[in-house]
Amino acid sequence: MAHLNAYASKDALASALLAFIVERQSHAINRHDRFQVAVSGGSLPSILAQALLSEEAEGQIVWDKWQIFFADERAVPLDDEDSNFGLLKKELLDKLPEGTPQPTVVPIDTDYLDDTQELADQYEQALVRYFAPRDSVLKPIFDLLLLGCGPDGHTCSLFPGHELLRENDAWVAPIEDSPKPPPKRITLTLPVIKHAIKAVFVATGAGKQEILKQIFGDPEGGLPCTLVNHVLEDKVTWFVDYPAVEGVVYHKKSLL
Ligand SMILES: O=C1O[C@H](COP(=O)(O)O)[C@@H](O)[C@H](O)[C@H]1O
Repeated sequence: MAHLNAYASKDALASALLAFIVERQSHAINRHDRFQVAVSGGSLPSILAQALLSEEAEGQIVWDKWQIFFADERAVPLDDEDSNFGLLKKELLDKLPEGTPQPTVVPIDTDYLDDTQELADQYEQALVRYFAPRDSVLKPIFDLLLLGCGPDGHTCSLFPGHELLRENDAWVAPIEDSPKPPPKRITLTLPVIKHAIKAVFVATGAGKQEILKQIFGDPEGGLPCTLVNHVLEDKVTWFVDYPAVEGVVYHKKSLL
């Protein structure tokens, strides 16, 4: 069962998210001397920045041990306003204090923007280089997935009812018909998500309330976020604010 933690303010949420990330960072560095995370776009990078650039975070983040990958990415140039890399750069990476030892960041290879299958394959090859040789058994094991939840219940670029939810081989898959623009993207797949050590969802604002009621009201449902809860069970922690969680009935809900 996923954990659902609700906070009275975004500040309280950011502070709790920071503590969680710092704990996972220590665990990962002890395990393999690096911290391999996958990050979503959308509303996530700004909350992540609020947590990681706060005064409270000073001295706690070992940036040069971080390897940052993208949970999904749009098939656009890295400086396009739709780029998830571009968003993370603007919200977080460009704001790291001068002199900060830099994290490793692994964006898509924009030489392949015209061919989303090749774009996905190239990103999968990048994962192979950082994680493990690809065979039918091994999967990359992310230390932490930092995920968003769309108002329709999508996460990464896995959309409700889409055939990609049935992908069981590729680590990274292309999508050409994303219902949310832009249509062409690549995404981590459920088999990769399933192997992560931990995952976090961040969802804030009343606009997420109805979908959270569905996700937690019907844990056997087929929404992408529900499927992540299902495959990772108690390895998933939701960080939400009160407006997002109002009316959500769930026995593992903590109001903090
Ligand atoms: O298109 C996307 O949307 C989701 C959700 O975004 P949000 O703004 O509702 O938080 C995001 O997690 C994903 O990475 C992004 O490509």
